[in-house]
Amino acid sequence: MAEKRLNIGYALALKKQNSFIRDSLLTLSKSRGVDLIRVDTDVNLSDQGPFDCILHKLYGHDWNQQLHRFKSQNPNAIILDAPESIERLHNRISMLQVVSELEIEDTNETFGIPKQIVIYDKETLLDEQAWETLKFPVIAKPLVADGSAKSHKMALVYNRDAMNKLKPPIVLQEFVNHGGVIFKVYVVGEHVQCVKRKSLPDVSEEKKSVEDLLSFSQVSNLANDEMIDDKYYKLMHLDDTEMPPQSFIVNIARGLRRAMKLNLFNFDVIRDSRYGNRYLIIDINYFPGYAKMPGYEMVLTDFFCDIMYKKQQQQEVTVESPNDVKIKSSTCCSDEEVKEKEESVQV
Ligand SMILES: Nc1ncnc2c1ncn2[C@@H]1O[C@H](COP(=O)(O)OP(=O)(O)OP(=O)(O)O)[C@@H](O)[C@H]1O
Ligand SMILES: O=P(O)(O)O[C@H]1[C@H](OP(=O)(O)O)[C@@H](OP(=O)(O)O)[C@@H](O)[C@@H](O)[C@@H]1OP(=O)(O)O
Ligand SMILES: [Mg+2]
Ligand SMILES: [Mg+2]
Repeated sequence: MAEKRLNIGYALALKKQNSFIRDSLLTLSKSRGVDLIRVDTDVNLSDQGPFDCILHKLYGHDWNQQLHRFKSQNPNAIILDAPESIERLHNRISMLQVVSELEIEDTNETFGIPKQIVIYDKETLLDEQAWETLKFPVIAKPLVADGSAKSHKMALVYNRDAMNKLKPPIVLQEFVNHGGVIFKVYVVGEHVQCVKRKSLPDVSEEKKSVEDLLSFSQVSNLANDEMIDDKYYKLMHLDDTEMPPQSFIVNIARGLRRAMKLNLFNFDVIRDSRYGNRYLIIDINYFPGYAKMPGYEMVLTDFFCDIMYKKQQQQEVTVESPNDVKIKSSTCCSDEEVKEKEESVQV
């Protein structure tokens, strides 16, 4: 009998393709029965393949329609992830709403989001009453997070005098001092991995009265020689910063994953310096830069293998008993392993 393999079609922007599709990933996946095949975005998706699974990060109505057509023609194919689930991450308000809905039991740590409001037009921006409940400094973020360079352009606004320089629609979010280190939590199915990155430095009372506005973009991705305040980062030791408790982070990650119905995302967390055990989620990104996650090839390959397992189970169920949706246990796995595999891909 021919060896069972999994064909994954990937549809990614060139930049993403260059960072994510490395030979090391292709080779490892191939050795475990998974073939990663580029989707030609100039050709209709339905005319390509066959694909068992589509991995994608593209924007727009046309692409979403192609995915829907493909899914209706290939009902057993797995789309990672559904465009309707990704959609909420394209708006910085709906993105964080889901955090407020999470209920996680943890006795020592608490979590939430910074106080924020949305400003749609210049008129409201100039109306002080609209934002009088916010404390300065605030960060002004473009409302839309659509992957464009523009959607990452932010401004740290030290006081009210600089407000008229902003361009709505924006989200105004209170800046919270957090010791200049941000935690990025990468999620790949059930896998959760937290890493430290540099962030904006804390803002002193003095700075609030002297400075006006600081524009920046993707500060956690800056190379070492591009640091905003070199002296600050020399003083700040990333290595000395304590990680948040792993179980706490995993609980949030799993809660978010279920609530959002997404398998592939990361979220940014800061620790509020005023409390020490209070964490704030400030950003959630679909299909982030996984290549920056140590050991990403293994993590992604394991996830692809779980998809393959899930698809094999689907087929066995269909053949043996089309009306019985219960996944039968396999001889190669314990009951616990079966449960883990079932939960690792959410579709
Ligand atoms: N409320 C906040 N308090 C303190 N620092 C913040 C806050 N919001 C954002 N930052 C800082 O600004 C950076 C950029 O903000 P944010 O993560 O929302 O932007 P982004 O462009 O969506 O980032 P990414 O590249 O992760 O998609 C954060 O990494 C962090 O350093
Ligand atoms: O640039 P990288 O590949 O590393 O990934 C970044 C990714 O850019 P890309 O998807 O265009 O590649 C960004 O996506 P968009 O918001 O722009 O859609 C966003 O998710 C960042 O948070 C990622 O960096 P990370 O959070 O992992 O550090
Ligand atoms: Mg971010
Ligand atoms: Mg983001």
